[in-house]
Amino acid sequence: MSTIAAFYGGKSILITGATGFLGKVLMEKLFRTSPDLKVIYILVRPKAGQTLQQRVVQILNSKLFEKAKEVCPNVHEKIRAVYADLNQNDLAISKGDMQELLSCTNIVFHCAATVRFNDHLRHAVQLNVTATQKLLLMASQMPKLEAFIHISTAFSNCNLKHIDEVIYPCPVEPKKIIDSMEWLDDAIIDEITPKLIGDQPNTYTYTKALGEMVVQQEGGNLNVAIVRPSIVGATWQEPFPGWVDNLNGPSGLIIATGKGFLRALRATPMAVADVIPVDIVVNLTLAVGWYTAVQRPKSTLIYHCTSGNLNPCYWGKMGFQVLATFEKIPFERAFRRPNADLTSNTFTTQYWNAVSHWAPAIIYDFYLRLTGRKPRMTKLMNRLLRTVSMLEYFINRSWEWSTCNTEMLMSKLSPEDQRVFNFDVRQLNWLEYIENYVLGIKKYLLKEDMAGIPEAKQHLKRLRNIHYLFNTALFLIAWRLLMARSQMARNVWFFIVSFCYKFLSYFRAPRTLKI
Ligand SMILES: CCCCCCCCCCCCCCCCCCCCCCCCCC(=O)SCCNC(=O)CCNC(=O)[C@H](O)C(C)(C)COP(=O)(O)OP(=O)(O)OC[C@H]1O[C@@H](n2cnc3c(N)ncnc32)[C@H](O)[C@@H]1OP(=O)(O)O
Ligand SMILES: NC(=O)C1=CN([C@@H]2O[C@H](COP(=O)(O)OP(=O)(O)OC[C@H]3O[C@@H](n4cnc5c(N)ncnc54)[C@H](OP(=O)(O)O)[C@@H]3O)[C@@H](O)[C@H]2O)C=CC1
Repeated sequence: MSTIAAFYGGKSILITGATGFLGKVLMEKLFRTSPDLKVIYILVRPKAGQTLQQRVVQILNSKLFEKAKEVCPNVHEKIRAVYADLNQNDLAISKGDMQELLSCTNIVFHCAATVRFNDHLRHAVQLNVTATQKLLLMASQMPKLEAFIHISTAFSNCNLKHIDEVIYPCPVEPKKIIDSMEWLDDAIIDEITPKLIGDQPNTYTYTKALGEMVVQQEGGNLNVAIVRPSIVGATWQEPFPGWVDNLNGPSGLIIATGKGFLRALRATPMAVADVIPVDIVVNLTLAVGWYTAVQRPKSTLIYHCTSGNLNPCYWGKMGFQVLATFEKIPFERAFRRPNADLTSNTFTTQYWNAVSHWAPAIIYDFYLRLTGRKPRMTKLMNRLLRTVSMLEYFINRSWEWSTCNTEMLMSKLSPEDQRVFNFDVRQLNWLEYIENYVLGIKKYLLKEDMAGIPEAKQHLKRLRNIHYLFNTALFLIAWRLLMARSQMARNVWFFIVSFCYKFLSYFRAPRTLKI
């Protein structure tokens, strides 16, 4: 029997961000490995016209939870959705709910965050810093609390090249930032944002760093630990390979490439692609929860959940494998054949943007106009290239994360726990993982049927023929125009023709002779 699984039995667990990518996989694993847990409280807000209950039902009815429901058929009874909005100062939790949470919770997993790189600083501070502070305050009033696990990001200090498992101080105290967000107006915040974030690339990484400082400063008397995952990708093994449900990290760009919209990327092929499967993150997080509660380390331990130092993959290799997978498993109704160039040169990127992105988009929109339809490709391309520019920072650099605490924790696990809560990234086979990732995107994100693969392959063949035809026509038109306007081009043309003629006559002569 797994010690960690047994530890969560009978426990009341509070999860924030349970409706997010990581939160769902965390809940699923808890139900599957500790079906005798008491209850999972999840802080949820209504969204997209759905009530809390509807959101929970939708999550539990998804394919992700099929295995968990076999092991724990009464999952519906074990989940308690609590209305909350972490954007509100009091988190908008009712008094009754608050009482129950405070008196019953044993473990807190704080996953909720805004992960948008370009969020307004006020909003990012509210969610990633102030809400963390409020939750720590709540946690300090929980008599039965055994551990508080905060999910941060390995990129919270991405202004450094080598990152240790420590909290690095931010130049301005989080409390000052929180206070100033309350009275500064949006225009002033916009103006001071670049100065505040300094050498951090965006408001997300900056506020995640502030959030860690808050944990250090205000979680002093609690049993706290921080998990820092790098770029979280689809599941590796559990509950099944390739599960993913949002566009974050590489997923969106893999779709854009597979659909033939994205054909070039400013990326450094030899930079480390520090992707980490979400099930590895979840396994480590649960192991950290157990260790923190049972061992009660004297200081706040930070755990890096990264792949680069133990089993590195590189963007070039990843891109190559993604493209190879599209040969076998193409996406349906592609705009162009998937083929992408990784280049680290800005000039080449601009050239490819003009030729491979803007020109086809403009031509296609022209065709849509001609056929009486609404043009949309240039707008889509605009949004895509904006997104790419936001991600470029992360695909042109490499970082080194030390993983001493994570390795120490692995050594403390029994062989059974190492199997059930496996976070040993050295066992991951990248080629297999990437193939399953692409397949997972096709099935779970794009909801495409596998039976459509032969038709998708036919479509790609048609696109290839159109591509060759188009290029040949373009070449002939350009050549014809050049011939009409330039004596030099005509001379070159006649030289080539006469050279070919002589070359052919040379071969014809011996044959004539033989006869
Ligand atoms: C040698 C041979 C080679 C061969 C070569 C072949 C190569 C080819 C193969 C290529 C594949 C392999 C390479 C992969 C590289 C991956 C890099 C990943 C780096 C990630 C680093 C993460 C590090 C930090 C980790 C963390 O710790 S945090 C977790 C990560 N956090 C995020 O990933 C949030 C991103 N997102 C946003 O930050 C916002 O989304 C925002 C984008 C600002 C827009 O923001 P905005 O303009 O305001 O507008 P939206 O409404 O949001 O979006 C507007 C529209 O763009 C859509 N869209 C949102 N997102 C994405 C997304 N990703 N990708 C695509 N589309 C997206 C959205 O659906 C909407 O489309 P629509 O619905 O309108 O049609
Ligand atoms: N994905 C990644 O690549 C990485 C993620 N991380 C960290 O992992 C954690 C989880 O990320 P991930 O699951 O990918 O992110 P998602 O965007 O998928 O999920 C975010 C979660 O936070 C919730 N949330 C956001 N705003 C509020 C609010 N105002 N009130 C209540 N809940 C709110 C969302 O709820 P709702 O469904 O209502 O929007 C959702 O459940 C984050 O802390 C992130 O920083 C770290 C490294 C990489």
